[in-house]
Amino acid sequence: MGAQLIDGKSYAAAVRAGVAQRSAALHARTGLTPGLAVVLVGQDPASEVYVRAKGKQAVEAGMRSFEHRLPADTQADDLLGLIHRLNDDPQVHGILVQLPLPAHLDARAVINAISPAKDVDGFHISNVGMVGTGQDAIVPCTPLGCMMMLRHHHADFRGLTALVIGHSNIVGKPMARLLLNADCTVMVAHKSSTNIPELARMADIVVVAAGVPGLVRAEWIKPGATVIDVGINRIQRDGKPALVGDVDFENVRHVAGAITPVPGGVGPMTIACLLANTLSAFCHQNGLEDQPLLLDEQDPT
Ligand SMILES: NC(=O)C1=CN([C@@H]2O[C@H](COP(=O)(O)OP(=O)(O)OC[C@H]3O[C@@H](n4cnc5c(N)ncnc54)[C@H](OP(=O)(O)O)[C@@H]3O)[C@@H](O)[C@H]2O)C=CC1
Ligand SMILES: Nc1nc(=O)c2c([nH]1)NC[C@@H]1CN(c3ccc(C(=O)N[C@@H](CCC(=O)O)C(=O)O)cc3)C=[N+]21
Ligand SMILES: [Mg+2]
Repeated sequence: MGAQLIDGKSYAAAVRAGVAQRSAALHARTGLTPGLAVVLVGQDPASEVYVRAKGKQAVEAGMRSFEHRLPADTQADDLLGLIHRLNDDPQVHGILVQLPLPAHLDARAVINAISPAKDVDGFHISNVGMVGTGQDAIVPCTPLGCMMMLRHHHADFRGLTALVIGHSNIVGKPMARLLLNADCTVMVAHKSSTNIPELARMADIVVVAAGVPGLVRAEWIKPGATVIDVGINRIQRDGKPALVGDVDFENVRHVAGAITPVPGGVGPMTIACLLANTLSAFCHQNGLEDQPLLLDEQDPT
């Protein structure tokens, strides 16, 4: 018996369609257009791919896309100056600074310079603190996309146990927070954890965001568990470049109850949630009613 495939690609298409529909309706009513600004410092090829995808999908969802490409040696004052201009620009409702930033820039200071209302990544301390205390705020896109997919398979998280592998500020920590806010019993593992296989075997839900190909093995997985693979790794397989996650997919799929593929799982949902966050920020900034986009209402199946 094989795991059910969690088709992030089609869920994401459904979320984007919902965003496009609401964005068009709000434009017809108000004449206003949601705008997303993406800031890329330096020329990381992978970041280029994401930034292009974000811009293209924003436009397809009826939004304006503003791309700011800055040289790798950009000074902090110039970057902060741009952030302040974007904060003050009424055409811009969402600001995303692509991470990682070059080492000479203080990513924390840059993120906290973004107006919390426009912080569509949900990385500003104000949004982090609010989500951490269970208040409504902008939720980071990747964990939000994971939660949307998980909710599809688990009506109620109470009584379930989850293991989150990785505790970065952009994925692991907010993921653990959201699961905890939903009354899931949450374990968080990282490089210093010595008993991950044992913890994993207790988990009904495993979310992995470590950046280690093949880390999660079939023997770790409780039969029927839901496995969410956030990892994005570019490797050589049989002499050819391949994109793989952190899960040994071919073996884990025979044990898990449901599993996300890479590509076509968490990645597309991350960008769809970015657009949903931008629409929501636009609504808040213009006194328009914001409706949460739920996968249950956007079921592509
Ligand atoms: N699909 C998507 O939309 C997104 C995908 N990603 C991908 O997700 C992965 C993680 O990203 P990100 O959180 O930014 O990465 P970071 O490198 O910031 O964090 C990785 C985390 O995993 C932990 N870790 C690393 N190796 C191991 C290991 N062998 N066992 C257990 N824990 C380990 C680290 O522990 P420690 O802190 O102790 O070092 C750290 O907490 C990457 O592959 C990235 O490309 C990221 C963002 C979005
Ligand atoms: N400020 C900031 N916010 C981010 O959200 C952010 C970031 N910085 N830095 C980098 C990571 C990574 N990330 C991904 C988004 C989409 C895919 C995605 O769509 N992946 C496709 C494959 C794309 C491909 O072929 O490369 C998939 O998994 O199917 C992957 C990874 C967002 N991140
Ligand atoms: Mg994100």
